[in-house]
Amino acid sequence: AQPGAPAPVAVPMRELEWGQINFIHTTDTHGWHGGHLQEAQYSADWGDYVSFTEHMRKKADEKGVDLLVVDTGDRVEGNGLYDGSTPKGNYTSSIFGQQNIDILCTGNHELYQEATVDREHSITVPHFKKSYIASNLDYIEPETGNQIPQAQRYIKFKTKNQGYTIVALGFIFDFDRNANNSVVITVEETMKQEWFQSAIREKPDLFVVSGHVGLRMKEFEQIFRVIRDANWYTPIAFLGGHAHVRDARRFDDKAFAIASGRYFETIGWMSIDGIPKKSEDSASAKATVTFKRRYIDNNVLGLQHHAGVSETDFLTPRGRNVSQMITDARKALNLDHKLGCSPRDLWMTRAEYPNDGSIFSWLENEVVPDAVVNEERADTPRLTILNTGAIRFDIFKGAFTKDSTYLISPFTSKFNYIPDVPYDVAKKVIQLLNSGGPVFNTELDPSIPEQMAPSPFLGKEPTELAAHSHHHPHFFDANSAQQPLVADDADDAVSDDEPQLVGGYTTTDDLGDDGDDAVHSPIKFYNVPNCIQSQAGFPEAADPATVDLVFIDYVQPWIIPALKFSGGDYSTDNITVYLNATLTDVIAGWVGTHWAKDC
Ligand SMILES: O=c1ccn([C@@H]2O[C@H](COP(=O)(O)O)[C@@H](O)[C@H]2O)c(=O)[nH]1
Repeated sequence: AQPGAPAPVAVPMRELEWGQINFIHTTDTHGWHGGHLQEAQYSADWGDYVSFTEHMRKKADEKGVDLLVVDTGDRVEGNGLYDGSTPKGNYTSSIFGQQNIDILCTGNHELYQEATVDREHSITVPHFKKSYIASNLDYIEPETGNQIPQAQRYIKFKTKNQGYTIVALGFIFDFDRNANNSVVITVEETMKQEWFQSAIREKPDLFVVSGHVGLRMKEFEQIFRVIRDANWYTPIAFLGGHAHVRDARRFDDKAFAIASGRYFETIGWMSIDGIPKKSEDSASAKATVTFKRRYIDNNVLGLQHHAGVSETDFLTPRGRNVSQMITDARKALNLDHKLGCSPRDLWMTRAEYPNDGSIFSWLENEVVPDAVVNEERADTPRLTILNTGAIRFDIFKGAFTKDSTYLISPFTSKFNYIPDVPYDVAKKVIQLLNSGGPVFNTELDPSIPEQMAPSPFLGKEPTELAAHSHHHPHFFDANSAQQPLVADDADDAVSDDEPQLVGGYTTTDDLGDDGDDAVHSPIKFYNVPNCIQSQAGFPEAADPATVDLVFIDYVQPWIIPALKFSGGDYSTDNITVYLNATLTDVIAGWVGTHWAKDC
């Protein structure tokens, strides 16, 4: 753990169940490789994780079983350790690269920016030459314009201790907001390609499908069906991500999937037993394959427990060195530099919106009206729209640091506007963006972040939008199967004869409700809309005739169609820059001016 991180407390634990092939899985770490410095339960850093996997590999060798370490993408964007450097990722690439990873693939956040795609291609892919898989992702070489696979399409290997043959694939969901130097081939198209058809006929003992794909998204279902059609009895292990949830899905009795949360809060564990060897067993149809899973809270106490080593033996030289690399990077980036002190906790989904405790109410009422201002248009009434997905994390009462600004909102989007829009037209845009109602009232899959926001155009999509209908502002689902961990509420106390529980993930998945390693008390969650809107500079006497319609540029694809629906005929020619600052800059500036410096 990093210096200053709070010490975890011992909680009731569920053990890991080992099988013949075991997986340790991370996903959607979003640069949190230094761990959570304000949450004890997630305070282990990437160095601790390196130590942990070294112990676990040794344990696997002692047991004569196999262990594979997997990462399924979105390693970038969302933490000062990644976003605070120039270029972004200057430190995290080498920190991440210290882990010995057997299988890894790309997430959508590795693809939003050209520079990120380039760095992935020139640093991470060659570093993990044997284990990086890009089944449906190409790279456009800047020098030649040639379209080449971002990495190998699949790998085939034998496991170290038992010699099982594995064919592993690495997908990204059908993402289409990727930078121009990358090409995402849809999963459906990919599966028609010759190499894929050969790969699924390799007759391995186990298929491993890694993917930056939510377990309930269509892509894993498609892949499962095609592999299963060609291999009736071969076990298939899916390791997914993207949805930021702990989840396990059963496809059939020989095919299971695990997703391991977000932000390096969770280390996923999946084990498979009863895998028949093709070379030895012709009756594989009869084999009973069992899958187990566990969601490990990422703190040193829990990792020591599962590794079965004492506190003094836990840190390996390599792990200790990685923790030091992180400490040095955090120092060089000045991430602990305090900008101000938050007077209270501000929650994304733990508080109702609108409400005093909601980060969105704070932005809407305090930050945006004050800080998203074009000085030349300051006297013109304005409506400013933000997607709630632009906010990534809560703010805790106390020190708000340089690091916090990136945890809250790391993106490079700036603010655009359309001047002098009739108020009667402009005011309807937010209603349209939020008109879908609760996610469960839609036909969209609630586990897909891009689809969590129901279409604002419900059933009446303009044709140009229909093709991009999953590009809606991020919507956080309050009824999600599992919930981010935060400190326990006083009124959650359990009876005297039961151990005191800490508030946190209480996951229910296809295997039941016993997946979390730490037994937690549950936490309540609330829905938030797709977008929020701030009003500023309005006259007191009456509504203005026209307003500036300001919006964060990430939501631009929906603005013109929404205006059309509202009776305004605009095109992208009417859009210009309003403020050349990111939301990160805006929040940092506001905090520096408005919050006390001592806490
Ligand atoms: O520039 C950006 C990029 C993304 N977002 C929001 O993030 C989600 C996707 O993040 P995941 O971690 O992959 O879920 C996207 O739906 C947007 O809500 C953004 O606001 N700006």
